Amino acid sequence: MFPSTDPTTTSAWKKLKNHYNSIKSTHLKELFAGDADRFEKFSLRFENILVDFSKNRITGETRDNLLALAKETDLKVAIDAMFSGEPINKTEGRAVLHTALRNRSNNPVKVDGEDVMPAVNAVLEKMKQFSGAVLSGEWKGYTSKQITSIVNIGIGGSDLGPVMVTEALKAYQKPGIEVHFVSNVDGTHIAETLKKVDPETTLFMIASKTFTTQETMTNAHSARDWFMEIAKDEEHIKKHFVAISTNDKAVADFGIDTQNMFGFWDWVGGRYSLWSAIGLSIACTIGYENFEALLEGAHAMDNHFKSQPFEQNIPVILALLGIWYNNFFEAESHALLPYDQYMHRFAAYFQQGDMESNGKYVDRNGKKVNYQTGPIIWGEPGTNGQHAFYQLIHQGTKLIPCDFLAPAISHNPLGDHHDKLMANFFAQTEALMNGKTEEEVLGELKDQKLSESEINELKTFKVFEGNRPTNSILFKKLDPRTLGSLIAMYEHKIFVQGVIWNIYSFDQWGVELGKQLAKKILPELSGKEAVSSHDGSTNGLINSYKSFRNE
Ligand SMILES: O=P(O)(O)OC[C@H]1O[C@](O)(CO)[C@@H](O)[C@@H]1O
Repeated sequence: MFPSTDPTTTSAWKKLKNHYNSIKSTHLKELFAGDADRFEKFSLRFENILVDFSKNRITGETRDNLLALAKETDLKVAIDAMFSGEPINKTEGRAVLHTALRNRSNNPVKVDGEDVMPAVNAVLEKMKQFSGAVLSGEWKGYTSKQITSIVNIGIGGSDLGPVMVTEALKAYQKPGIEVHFVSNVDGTHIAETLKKVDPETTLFMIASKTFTTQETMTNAHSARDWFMEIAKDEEHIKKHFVAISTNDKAVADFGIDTQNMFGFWDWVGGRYSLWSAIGLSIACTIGYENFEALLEGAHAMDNHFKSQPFEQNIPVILALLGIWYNNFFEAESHALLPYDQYMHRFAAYFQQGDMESNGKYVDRNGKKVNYQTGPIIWGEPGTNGQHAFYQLIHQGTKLIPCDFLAPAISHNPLGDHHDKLMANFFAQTEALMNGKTEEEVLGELKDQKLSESEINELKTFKVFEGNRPTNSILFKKLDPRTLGSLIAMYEHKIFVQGVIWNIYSFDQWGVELGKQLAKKILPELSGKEAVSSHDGSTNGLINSYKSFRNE
């Protein structure tokens, strides 16, 4: 286990505090004006990915202090502990080895003295065979028809990863197959999905690490009832239902043949599980070879993260920049802004990845922290976001560091769409940095035949301070390998931040209370009698719900 250090007690933290005071009023424009090589100094390349972090409110001194913080908080020890299978998820007593799932070099990775790679490879082989059979038509439904629809039923990590990746890699989708995702316990989600599919040609994937999650089990039972109403014979279930889980017993109890179960392990966190059998819907949609390329891209990023010195290490640098804004500039959120429509679920995916990991106020010593931890993650694809919330990023009172992500080559090179999209990307990051000065505003207003008083009235509203920090992450093309690398890059960024904030990033106790209470409330919703076991508001709401429903 790696040491536990309160980051605020390090000498780097103290230096950063002083340094912040000396730099907080410096404008990014000045930093660029003072250094012709700033772009070269503050950008990194990894394969076909360029990470330009020069539009951040940093100097060489900032970087040095942040790197010192990483050293003082024993980041290297923590990285080695994770990759080597130490039980770093202490509150659940588990190792954290999503990196083993994509360990394409196949070096042994041991958990409790046992190499996990043979089991990982066996599941991958099973996924390869199965996805091949589904896509070739060899796997047939109960009326001997080929599978044309996949319905993945899962939630959180058993949904968001496959949704995000199948959307991001839609350009690689195989012909003749479509994929649907059902996550919400709201009956509308499954009902609307079932309207689109045919029981004879649909394969349900019940994806749940625990196989006990209320939403998933409820949807799975509804799907099975719907299927049985038409198929009649329970024997047919095995051709239309597969399970992805760590819980064989619950899978068998549900009625799924454990031959049709794809396993994974407790050392795979839900929000880090798309690389495991949870990715079966991905493999069955874009083909196993593309799923493997996704794993390879992630593995390449793992190697980069493990081996590069911190000053050249992309996840480390991104994490340190996040800490700089979160803990010194008091930024509360971080926006992920992909300029690629295929990546429209990217921010949603990392809302779970980041916020479920680092949304913790208790440190690794069990003490309440006296500094900020995980930021609020949000975002929408460009250019839609520009016409919705960028106003606040440009001229609001909050500092919102943003990551802009975009491919240089579009999968849909239609006319000049992509250049227009990218012109907006470059324009936004430039505008956020430079803003617009009063002189520039006056220059514009001068041509508009306005009186002097009108000009004076308008000008202040039109000035943009700028000095808004951005990272630009430009890559050649959104292919499976690149996407794998980008996801792993953010996963490791989250890990680094968790280590420095001295919190446990791999548990999620905060989501349990709501689940427990919902279980307690559920039986109270049946019957007509008034409920009085809660606080006044909750009683009032439950009783109003019951009377609306029973009117
Ligand atoms: O895969 P399961 O066990 O159904 O869990 C689904 C999700 O529920 C959570 O435990 C809590 O939201 C997530 O961490 C997880 O991804």
